[in-house]
Amino acid sequence: MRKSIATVCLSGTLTEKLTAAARAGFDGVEIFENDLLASPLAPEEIAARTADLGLRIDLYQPMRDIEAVPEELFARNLRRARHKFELMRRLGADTVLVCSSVCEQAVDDDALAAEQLGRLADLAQESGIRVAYEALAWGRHVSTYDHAWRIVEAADHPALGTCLDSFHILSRGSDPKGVEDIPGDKIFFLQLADAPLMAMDVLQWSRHYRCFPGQGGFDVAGLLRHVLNAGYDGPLSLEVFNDVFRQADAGRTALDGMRSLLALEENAGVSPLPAPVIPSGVAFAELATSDPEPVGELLTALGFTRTARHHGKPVDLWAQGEARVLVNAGTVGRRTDTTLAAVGLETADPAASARRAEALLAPALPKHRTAQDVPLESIAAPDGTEVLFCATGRPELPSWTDDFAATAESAGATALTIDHLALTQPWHHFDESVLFHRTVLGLSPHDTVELADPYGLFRSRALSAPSDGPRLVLNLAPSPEEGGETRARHVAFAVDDIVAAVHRFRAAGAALLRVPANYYDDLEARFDFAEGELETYRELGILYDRDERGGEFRHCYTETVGHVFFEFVQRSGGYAGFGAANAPIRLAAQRR
Ligand SMILES: O=C(O)c1ccc(O)c(O)c1
Ligand SMILES: [Mg+2]
Repeated sequence: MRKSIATVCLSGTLTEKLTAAARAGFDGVEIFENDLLASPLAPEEIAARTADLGLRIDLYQPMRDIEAVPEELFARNLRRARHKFELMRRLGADTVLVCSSVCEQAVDDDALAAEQLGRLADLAQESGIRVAYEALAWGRHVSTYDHAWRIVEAADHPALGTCLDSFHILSRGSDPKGVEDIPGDKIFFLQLADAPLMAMDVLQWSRHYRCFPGQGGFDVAGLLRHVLNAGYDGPLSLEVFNDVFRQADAGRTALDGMRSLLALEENAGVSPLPAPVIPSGVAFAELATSDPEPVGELLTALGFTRTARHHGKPVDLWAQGEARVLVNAGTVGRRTDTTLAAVGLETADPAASARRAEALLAPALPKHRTAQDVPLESIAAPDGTEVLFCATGRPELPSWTDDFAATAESAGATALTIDHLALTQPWHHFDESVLFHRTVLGLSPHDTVELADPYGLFRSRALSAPSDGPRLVLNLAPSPEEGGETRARHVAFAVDDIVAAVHRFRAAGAALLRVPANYYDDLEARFDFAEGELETYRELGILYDRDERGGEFRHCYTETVGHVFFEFVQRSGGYAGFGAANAPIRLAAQRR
C-alpha cells in the first residue's frame, strides 16, 4: 500500500523532513501546518521540492475548531478555511484534515456540526478539495471515531469523509470492530501511531509519547485489519508526536518509521516479508580493543582458555563450555577502549536471516571482513553493533570457526553458556532498537522496566526468543557525564552454582564489583534466607532477586574493562527476568 509520513514525526526544517521521507522510501507526506509556516519556501516551491523528491502531499493538516459553533463564528471559520484552501491549491494538496472542535463556543449539537461541516465541504469542493473529519480523543463534544462518523454520515456530502487515527481510537479503548460499519470510500484518510500503555491524560499522552506501530502497546495491526475490511485503500500514514523523535536524526527516524510500516503490513496480512528465522543461540560475543591484555587476564581469572586464533588477524577465541568470546585487537588506532562490538547469532539459515534483514532495511555489512575470511552474512544494528548470522557445526555451510586455528584445548571444567547480552543504547534510539530486534530477528520484547537511579532514570527492555534462544537486554542508563561507565555493555554467563564460581574467581584474582552493605540489610528485610545464605552473598558480592512465583536469580559482576564487564547468573525456579531491580545498585557501584 502507499506509505506516508506526517512531517511532525521528523526533526528539522521542512526540507530536511521531506528529504528524509523520500530517502526512506515513502510515497507521500502529511504537511503539518507549523512546518509550512516556519519554512522560508513559498508553497509553490514546497510543491516543486516535494514533486522532485517523488513525494505526493497526501494531506494538509490540521484545521481546528470549525464546527458546531454560533453562526457568526462559523462565518469567520469559513473565511479562514477559504484562505487555507487557496494555500492548498498553491501546494497541490487535495485533502485537508479537520480535527473535532475543542473550543469553548462549540455546542453539543450533532445536527449543527453536520450542517456546518457540509457547508465547509461545499466550499472545499469548489477548490477540488476533500475534508477528512477526525475525532480527537479529547475533543470537546466529539471524541470517538463512531461519533465523528455519525456526523459525517448525517452531512452526506461527497467532499466530506472521516479520518481515522489509531491513537485516538485505541487510547480511548473504543471497540475498533465498528470501523467495519463505515463504507471504505468514506474513510478519506488513515493515520497510524502506537503508544506505550500509560494511565495519563490523553492529550499529554498523544502529544509526547506516541511512537511508531510496533513500539508501543496498542494492537495497531488489528485496527488496520478492520480498516481494510471496511474497504479503505488510501495511504497508510504515520502520525507520531514524540519528544525524542523531535530531537533525533530525521533520516534515521524516517527509516525506523518505514520499518515499522513494513512490519505492520506483514502483521495485518497485507504483504508478506521473508519469514523471520528466529536465532537459536549466541555463537559468540566479540570485544574490540586496542589493549587485549587486561581483558585476557580477566577472562583467564574467570576460567576461560584462549583456544584458537584467527588465521589472518589478531583475533583470539576464548572459550569455556559453550560460551565463546572473541577478542579482536585488530582495531588499533580506531578505538581505544574495549567495547562489545559484535554478536554472532546462531541461525538455521543465515541467508534467509539476511534476506529478512534486508527486506526490513537493516544495513548489510560486507560479507568478507577481509578477502581471506569465510563469507558471513552480517548487518548493523541501530546502535552500530555488528550482528553476524552464524551456522556453527553445519559442514555444508561456511562457518565463522573456519577462520580460526586451534591453539589449546579448553581447560574450563565449567559448563558455561551465554545467558544474555546487555547492550546499552543511545537515548534517542531506544525504541528504534527494540523495533529492530523484534522485527528483523523475530525476538519478543518483554515489558519495559523503569527504575530511579542516582543520576536519573534507568530504562531496560529485554527481548528473547519464544523458546530457548538468545536474550538481549537493551538498557538506557543515565550518565552523570558524557560517556563513562554507564555506556558500558556486558556479557552475562549462566552458571549452575554461582557461589562456587565466585570462590574460584576470587582464588584466581578476578576483580569483582563490590556491593554496599545496605543492600544486604534490605534483602534481609525483604526475603527469608536459609541459615548463612545471606552472609555468603554479602561476603562474595552476590546480588539476589526473587519473582512472584518463587523463581530465584543470583548474580554478580566483574569490574569494568574499558566499556565492558561480565556478569554471572544462576537462574532457578523458572526465573525469566534479569534482576533489573538491582541495576541501580550496580550502576552506583560502578560509578564509585
Ligand atoms: O494533537 C493534536 O492537536 C492533533 C492534531 C492533528 C491530529 O491529526 C492529531 O491526531 C492530533
Ligand atoms: Mg491524527
